[in-house]
Amino acid sequence: MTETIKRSLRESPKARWTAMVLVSLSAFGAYYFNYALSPVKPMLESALGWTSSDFGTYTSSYAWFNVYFFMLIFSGIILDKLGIRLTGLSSALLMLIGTGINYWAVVTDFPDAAQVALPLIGEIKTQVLYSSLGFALFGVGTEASGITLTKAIVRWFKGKELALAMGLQMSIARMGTALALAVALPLAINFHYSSPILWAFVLMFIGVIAFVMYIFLDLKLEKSEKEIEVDEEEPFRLRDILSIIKNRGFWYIAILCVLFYSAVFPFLYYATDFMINKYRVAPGVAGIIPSLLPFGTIFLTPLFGGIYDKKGKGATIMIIGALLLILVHGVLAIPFLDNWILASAMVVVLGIAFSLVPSAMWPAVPKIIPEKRLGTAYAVIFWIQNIGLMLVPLLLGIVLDATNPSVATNKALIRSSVEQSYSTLLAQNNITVDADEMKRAVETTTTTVVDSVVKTSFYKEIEHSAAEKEDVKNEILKQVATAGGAFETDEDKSTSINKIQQIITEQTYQVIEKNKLNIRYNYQADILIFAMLGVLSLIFAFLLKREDRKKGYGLELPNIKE
Ligand SMILES: NCCCC[C@H](NC(=O)[C@@H](N)CCCCN)C(=O)O
Repeated sequence: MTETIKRSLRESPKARWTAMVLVSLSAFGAYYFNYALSPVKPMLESALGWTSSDFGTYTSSYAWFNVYFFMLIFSGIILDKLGIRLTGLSSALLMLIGTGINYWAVVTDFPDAAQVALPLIGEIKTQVLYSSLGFALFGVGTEASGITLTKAIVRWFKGKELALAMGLQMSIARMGTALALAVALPLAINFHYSSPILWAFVLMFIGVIAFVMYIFLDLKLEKSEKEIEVDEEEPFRLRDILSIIKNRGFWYIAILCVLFYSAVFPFLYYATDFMINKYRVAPGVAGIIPSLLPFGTIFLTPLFGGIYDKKGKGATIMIIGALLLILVHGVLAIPFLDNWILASAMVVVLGIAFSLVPSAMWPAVPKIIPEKRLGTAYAVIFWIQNIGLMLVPLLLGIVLDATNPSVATNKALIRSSVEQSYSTLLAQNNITVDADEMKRAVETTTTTVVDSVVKTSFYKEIEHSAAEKEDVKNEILKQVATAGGAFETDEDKSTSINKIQQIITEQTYQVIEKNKLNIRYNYQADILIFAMLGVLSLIFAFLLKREDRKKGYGLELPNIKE
């Protein structure tokens, strides 16, 4: 037998890097969709009447099935039993189905008051529920795919450029996040708020095709190893979970993971809205600032991964990352520091932290847990991480509504004033529009009014009683009716509607400004939650380093064996 036949395909750099790129493409689409609706939060509020708690419910639903139905644990078991190929393909398809349900829910017209009662959650808008169910299904697919891809990377890169490969895999995925944050709101403003989801389909479909190509490569790898002695994978056993959870080092990594990631991923869900509300960044470009975070990690995660591969110091890298996390959220929480350049700089530093910790944390797991239990180990870590990804966004939404009690109701007031104003002016001028045109006009006008008040007005907000709010609404209706009286209809219907839109926008803006209506979110309490998560992350990073010193896992040693 010649030397080339005996060599495993993983010895070929070209083959293993191709495998890395192929498996990462499905993560690209998933990470795009994960954040596709986040920058659209202000539009979901003005156009669909969602509150921050609704948005919190939606974003937290990503982890519902993973946490409550232990889907991640099942995925780990399925992965260990069925292997990378079948699990990876099924999870990619599941993501696609979840996205489809989400899209349908967002474009479907549910009556304004349609609600359902859910255990633990309480009353929830029907639309929010269906979107959330789609997102929850997508979450099952994404997480199952996450552990599958991780295992695939370990399979190809163990004893080689493992951290670099994992870093690059995360980079490709996070390009998806960067893309979503940067383009979703401009897409939604220029087309429709559901357009970012449509794009997700295309990207995920490409991911499915790439994964099918990976399957062929994986089959070739298997064939190349037929005659070589390789470590046999053991079947999944329940006692694997027991042996994993008895390991203290494993717990430190898992807790660090949930704390650290809860201070970053949920931040990204709210970051565009935060930039708009605190730093008065124009909505069309506000997503560019948070997109700097994943964008920075695209280069830095593989860089730090490469350093870890060659120089080691994994536990120390995690400590530095946690320290940066505290710095960033600490600065963002200071109320009078409201310059967007400072905010952008902090997001870049957060990107550095978000490159340091994952580049060292994920490759550290195989040093603590034997390879045959890795599928299960990553599944348990992801499950614990998902508890954070479920609770923290929900908590943030609830806290945001609780600390800004009048913002959502004031936005609803604007929406209903705009709607009534349209009815009046259209009737006054004998213009008829269908339900869809009306809905679209109300959504656009409400969004324009809210966005321009948040961006351009500098008044000190006043809290109004319910009766005072009713007066504000009546004032808007009166002003619009007066201004609309002098308006001359045009032959062209759409020109007339544009004129009506202009009148309603101007008059509503003036009344809101005059009455100092509060429609700007103060994110102070939410950002302090992130800072606290940073402090706890630091404590667990230190505990991990101490455990490594005691047990000699080698977290501070390089990955590449000379
Ligand atoms: N080799 C491990 C890669 C993990 C990458 C990690 N992803 C996760 O932690 C997922 N469980 C959560 C994905 C949620 C996407 N918003 C990462 O750093 O992305």
